[in-house]
Amino acid sequence: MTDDDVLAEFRAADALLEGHFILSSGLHSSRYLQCARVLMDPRRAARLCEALVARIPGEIKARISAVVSPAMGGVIVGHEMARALGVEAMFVERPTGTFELRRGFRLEPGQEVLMMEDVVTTGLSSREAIVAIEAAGGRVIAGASLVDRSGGTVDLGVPFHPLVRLDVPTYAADALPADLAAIPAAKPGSRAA
Ligand SMILES: O=P(O)(O)OC[C@H]1O[C@H](OP(=O)(O)OP(=O)(O)O)[C@H](O)[C@@H]1O
Ligand SMILES: O=C(O)c1cc(=O)[nH]c(=O)[nH]1
Ligand SMILES: [Mg+2]
Repeated sequence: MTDDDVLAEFRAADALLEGHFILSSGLHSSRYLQCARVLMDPRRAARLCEALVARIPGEIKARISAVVSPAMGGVIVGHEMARALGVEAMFVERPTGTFELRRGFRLEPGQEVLMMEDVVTTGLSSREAIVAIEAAGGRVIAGASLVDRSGGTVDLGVPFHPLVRLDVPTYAADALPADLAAIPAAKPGSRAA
């Protein structure tokens, strides 16, 4: 699947949004990739995750024995990745503000894990998820996501395999271009402000 094929899937799902968005990091952007819309169609979710699994090196794939994702955005895509890899899926969540493994999910000490995100912008959520997975005993050997919108600058501390890399500008709240400042801002994600 080429980058254009991936973007065509996003376009077909009406998931390439334009406007004024406040991202999880607090940064602002005129573009938002709404992966929840992409994942609404389970066949589309399967196509994208199978394409992503095909890009992960065989020696890493052979070692992965669980996929763990940060909720909410990572839950569906993590489950679909686990299906494509033939392993189990779990998620970390942050009801008190910090990611933790709940719901009876358990990792064996040293269990080798793929951390799966929907979108990576600054990588903060991914790094926080990795800390939570390792606090629960897991060992994150790679990260993956449908989209890396950092322009390829992000460092997760482990090999990172995005399905598509985009370079989408982001702005600090006090450095907004005038055209963006003129539009009311929406905050689509679930991280508390
Ligand atoms: O790389 P980052 O700068 O951390 O941004 C990307 C994160 O932001 C979004 O989640 P969000 O916190 O909005 O919550 P959600 O997953 O519940 O939608 C997205 O699902 C990633 O987890
Ligand atoms: O950084 C984010 O919060 C973010 C950006 C984006 O394009 N899509 C998304 O779901 N989250
Ligand atoms: Mg998220």
